[in-house]
Amino acid sequence: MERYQLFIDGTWCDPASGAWFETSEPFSGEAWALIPRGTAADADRAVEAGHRAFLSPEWSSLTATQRGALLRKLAGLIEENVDLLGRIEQRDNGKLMAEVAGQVRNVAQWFHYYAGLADKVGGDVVPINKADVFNYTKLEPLGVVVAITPWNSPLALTTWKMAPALAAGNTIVIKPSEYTSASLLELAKLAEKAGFPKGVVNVVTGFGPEVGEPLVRHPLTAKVAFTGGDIGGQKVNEAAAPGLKKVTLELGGKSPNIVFDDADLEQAVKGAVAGVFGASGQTCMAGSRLLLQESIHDAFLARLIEVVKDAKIGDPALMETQVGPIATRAQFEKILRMIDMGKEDGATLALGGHALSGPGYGQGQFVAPTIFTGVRNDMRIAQQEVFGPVVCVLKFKDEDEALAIANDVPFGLAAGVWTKDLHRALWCVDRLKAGTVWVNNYRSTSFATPFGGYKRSGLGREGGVEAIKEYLQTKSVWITTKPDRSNPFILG
Ligand SMILES: NC(=O)C1=CN([C@@H]2O[C@H](COP(=O)(O)OP(=O)(O)OC[C@H]3O[C@@H](n4cnc5c(N)ncnc54)[C@H](O)[C@@H]3O)[C@@H](O)[C@H]2O)C=CC1
Ligand SMILES: CN(C=O)/C=C(\CC(=O)O)C(=O)O
Repeated sequence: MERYQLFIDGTWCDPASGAWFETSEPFSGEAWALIPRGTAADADRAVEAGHRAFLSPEWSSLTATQRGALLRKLAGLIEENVDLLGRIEQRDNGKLMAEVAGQVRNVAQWFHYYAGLADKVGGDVVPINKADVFNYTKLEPLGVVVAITPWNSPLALTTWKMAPALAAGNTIVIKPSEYTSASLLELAKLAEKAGFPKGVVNVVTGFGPEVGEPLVRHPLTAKVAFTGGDIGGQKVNEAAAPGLKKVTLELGGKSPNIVFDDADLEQAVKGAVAGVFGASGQTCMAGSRLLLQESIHDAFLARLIEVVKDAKIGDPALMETQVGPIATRAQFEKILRMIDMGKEDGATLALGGHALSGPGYGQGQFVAPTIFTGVRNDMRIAQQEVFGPVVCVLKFKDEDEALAIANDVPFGLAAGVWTKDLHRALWCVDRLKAGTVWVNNYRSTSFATPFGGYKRSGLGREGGVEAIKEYLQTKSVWITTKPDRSNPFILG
């Protein structure tokens, strides 16, 4: 079985604990690699290495253009290794091969984008309201960034942090999910090959409380970028607070996907499927509340059930599979518990609602695509994130009621609106309390535009120019252009 090592200060090393844990395939249940069980001692070494590298001339004296060139080299290496990275990631988290391959190619695009942005984001000359002074601002990196990432899209969600952090001139310590560490250790091999100076990129694996929290608390950690559940995010935020560390949090959602009666219904059905059954619903932006206008409710639901009941469910490595397994045993059990909760609260099961096992289902870590109807928005199944292939269908009369239901959750990550009426679409866009709104599409993301949450869905943004600024701080510089002869005891 493959036995991985930690990557700290440009060196592959064993964890201080001398312990490893198994990582296994969600589909078959087979353990396939050993992951180092990092501890606080490893966290200390990694952050200290990141700090030394941040101050070292090998990194700090590179121009932004030279940093961009390194990122571009890494992007090229990722492109050459799409198959390897995709196979490893797919094996570890059980996502569909059909989706992972595209996602890894996209990871390379993110590095290309931030490589280009490295030398294009800068300060300003300020038209200052004082005589005989030249004032300008410059943007400077923060220091060591700790990236704590989840299991649903490990390479992508780490890249969303790593690419802007490095482009801005920071160094990074990556703590991948304990369930899906292998692809990030493979990515570190490519960063090493690309020629990043030692200590600029570090990967420390292990469990949240054992190594994640010490990384967050370390006094030399300048910023924490986290994607995961809202509970984990809150803990990370609390651990970062005493050190007044900057924090970016990309957390969960309970996103509404709103279908009006004038929508292209066939497209909207596809959007509803993509929203909550793509990736088996294991995505922060899942359209897990499907809001249907009452006049189309029954017909839409019938068509949705028709499409979903024929989904090809099974081995995620096969290109024709449409719904794969649940990535972790804990998540599988959580989804089944939440389905029971929906039933207890009085929602009606229109499809699914159970686990799938037997031939074609590997170790049986599958949840049948599940549709709840008759859902009230105050039910737990409509308020809490499931992170699985479970959709709640809610009925509404008009725009006002749709918007009231849509916004009545603690989250605000994303929303979908399906209508041919431009006014109606824009009316909704302006009123939805969400960081992303898709009109007549769902689950699109890009390196070029910001992504992040309102309310309990997070802090800060990933993607676009906005994201690189999350990894920079502003310095205001004052230069006298004429010697000052006035009274020095009085503020000028
Ligand atoms: N927004 C998103 O993309 C994701 C949301 N989730 C949601 O979160 C729920 C729980 O899933 P988990 O796998 O337990 O996610 P989690 O939020 O606990 O894990 C995410 C990362 O945080 C780390 N972590 C956990 N506790 C930590 C702590 N105290 N200090 C530092 N790092 C810590 C984990 O090791 C992992 O690397 C899911 O049921 C789902 O609802 C899960 C994965 C991704
Ligand atoms: C943003 N995200 C959070 O879980 C999910 C993603 C990443 C992506 O768009 O690449 C996903 O659904 O795969």
